[in-house]
Amino acid sequence: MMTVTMSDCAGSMMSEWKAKMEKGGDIEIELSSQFEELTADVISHTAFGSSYEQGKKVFLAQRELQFLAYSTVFNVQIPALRYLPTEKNLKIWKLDKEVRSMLMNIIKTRLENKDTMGYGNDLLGLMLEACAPEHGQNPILSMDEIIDECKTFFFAGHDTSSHLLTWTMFLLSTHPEWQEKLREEVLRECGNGAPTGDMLNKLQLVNMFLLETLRLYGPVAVIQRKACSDLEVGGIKVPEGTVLTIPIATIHRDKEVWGEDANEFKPMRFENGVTRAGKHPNALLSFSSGPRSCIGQNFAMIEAKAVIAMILQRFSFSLSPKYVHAPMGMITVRPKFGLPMVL
Ligand code: HEM
Repeated sequence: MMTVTMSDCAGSMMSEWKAKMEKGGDIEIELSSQFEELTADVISHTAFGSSYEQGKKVFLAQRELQFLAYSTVFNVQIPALRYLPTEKNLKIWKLDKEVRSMLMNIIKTRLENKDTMGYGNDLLGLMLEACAPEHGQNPILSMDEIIDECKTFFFAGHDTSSHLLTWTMFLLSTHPEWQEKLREEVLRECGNGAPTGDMLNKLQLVNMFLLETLRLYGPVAVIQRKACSDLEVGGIKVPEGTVLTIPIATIHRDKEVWGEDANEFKPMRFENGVTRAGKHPNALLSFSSGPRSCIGQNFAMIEAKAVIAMILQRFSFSLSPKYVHAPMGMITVRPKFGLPMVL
């Protein structure tokens, strides 16, 4: 069912591209914004059951919050500053309030319609079910927690996935021989119809291509962890409470981990599986590792496979001469000036 939603959303995006092409030959499309809309559409349908239009304001406000939060991340951090009514904080608080009330409205509509439609068989429905009054005085999640979970899913589930699609298309356009190989595999395993979950599982080259994209252009460049006790990492003593930054993007291009060809684009390094591609089984950290690793990683990989397969079925494409290579880290790594592509 999830793949059906994904291919429906991708299908309508591509129908618009086709319609433009029918008006006259090759067209140029800025793909990164297209994918931002698409993944927002997919996450709102699969996780929230609401349409993109309904969630649009939430996405826009969340994105603005993300930019504000990151704008001073490398400045000296003065803890008390977070609580002072500075211009930036006032803006953050206002936006946060807006996001909460918009989500609350989506939730309220769901609760109002529960007798006729049930809570819904999506993520929000599952969460509302968990805190339904029929479960007594101690629901598993409070309303505030549900809103926080919704915010996490909106944020974690759409920006990252859209950047993976963007960088995959960038690499496919700069490696036309791979574009051909992947198209052959897709047409062999999926034909011309909408790909099913079983078909997507057979796309080995597409899978390797995505893993190599995640290695070289992983959407999440750094993560942080706080030491909960004194510990030692690689011979260095780390006192309790220290915040450690894990530079995923740097590790992903480290020759000691990936070999001399670490900076080269070589999907075949994943031929024997993700754990054998580097010198350490957990060398690929795009979805992090361990108990707090990404819970949406299977979702993201299925979505990327479905969308890329559908594009390959329908279009050949090449990078526009207008493209400027400027990966930019703003929590997630995106092309600063977008990805104009000629179809
Ligand atoms: C290519 C796409 C994606 C990438 C690269 C990615 C990457 C990551 C990374 C690196 C983390 C760990 C963050 C940290 O420890 O600080 C994470 C956590 C998380 N991701 Fe993803 N993610 C992707 C897609 C998704 C999707 C589609 C969803 C939801 C449907 C999702 C939901 C989450 C959630 C809820 C967490 C927090 C897990 C926890 O703290 O226990 N992610 N993701």
